[in-house]
Amino acid sequence: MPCNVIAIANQKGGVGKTTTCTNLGIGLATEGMKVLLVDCDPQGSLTISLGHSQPDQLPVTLSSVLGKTMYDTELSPQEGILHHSEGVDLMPANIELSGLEVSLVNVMCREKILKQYLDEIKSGYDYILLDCMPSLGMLTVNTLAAADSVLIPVQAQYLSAKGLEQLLQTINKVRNQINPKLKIDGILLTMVDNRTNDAREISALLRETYETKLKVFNPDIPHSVRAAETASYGKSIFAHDPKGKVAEAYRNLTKEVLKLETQRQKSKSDLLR
Ligand SMILES: Nc1ncnc2c1ncn2[C@@H]1O[C@H](COP(=O)(O)OP(=O)(O)OP(=O)(O)O)[C@@H](O)[C@H]1O
Ligand SMILES: [Mg+2]
Repeated sequence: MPCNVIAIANQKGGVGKTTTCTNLGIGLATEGMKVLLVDCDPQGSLTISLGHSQPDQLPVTLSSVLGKTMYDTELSPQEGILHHSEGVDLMPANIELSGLEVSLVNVMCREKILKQYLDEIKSGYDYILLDCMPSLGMLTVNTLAAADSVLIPVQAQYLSAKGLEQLLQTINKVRNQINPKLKIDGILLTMVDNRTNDAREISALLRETYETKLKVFNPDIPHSVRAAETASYGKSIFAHDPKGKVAEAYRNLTKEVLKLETQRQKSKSDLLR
């Protein structure tokens, strides 16, 4: 199977990107996939939520390997990659990544530095998930340029729809100018509190609005304090609350994502027939 690179993106903050990256990544690893999670956010939330509470003290992070890629310095393939006990690899990040984003501005092929780096290491993986930062700046453009597809977590709120339009426009621009094969896997509604009428209405409305043009994953990810706790334990929801509804939802999302790949392989082989 070729490596699938999925960017988990939404420029709106706090919508569940990092939580989805952790749990989908560990879900895929549990299904036997070789998975690398890449922290593409200078906040280092993914790094912290996988148990490295002080990312600033890590000797090698995404900014160091991208820096080497930018200046054509020799890089050993596994440099800086950490391993998590639940079966995924992690390329960590810390605040130094924001300095690197600034220096990207003056570099040739600045939108493709992350892609160049991933091309060096992707043969060892079935899935690489990119945890994006909440902005549409140069680092996020790099993730979209490097990705095969984008998965968009959206918190079920009235205000979400407008930001989503902006993100879709950016994806289109990247498609037209840098990465014509970039696909959208779909929208994932997160933190849905089905106990309130409001949330149920909003989630139905978002589904109606977007289902005509995009896949909206089924089921939604429910709201649960157990999910919010996982980051501070450095574990996935499968380890923290395996029987809960959020674990169940992320298990289903994992199956949906695996199904997407099977469908793509099938339509490719149908085309070749
Ligand atoms: N299903 C859920 N139920 C309750 N809380 C959740 C759920 N998913 C995530 N959270 C919490 O919501 C907050 C935001 O989630 P997360 O960090 O995954 O979002 P993000 O989009 O990565 O944020 P940022 O834009 O800052 O990177 C976190 O405190 C997280 O623990
Ligand atoms: Mg995050």
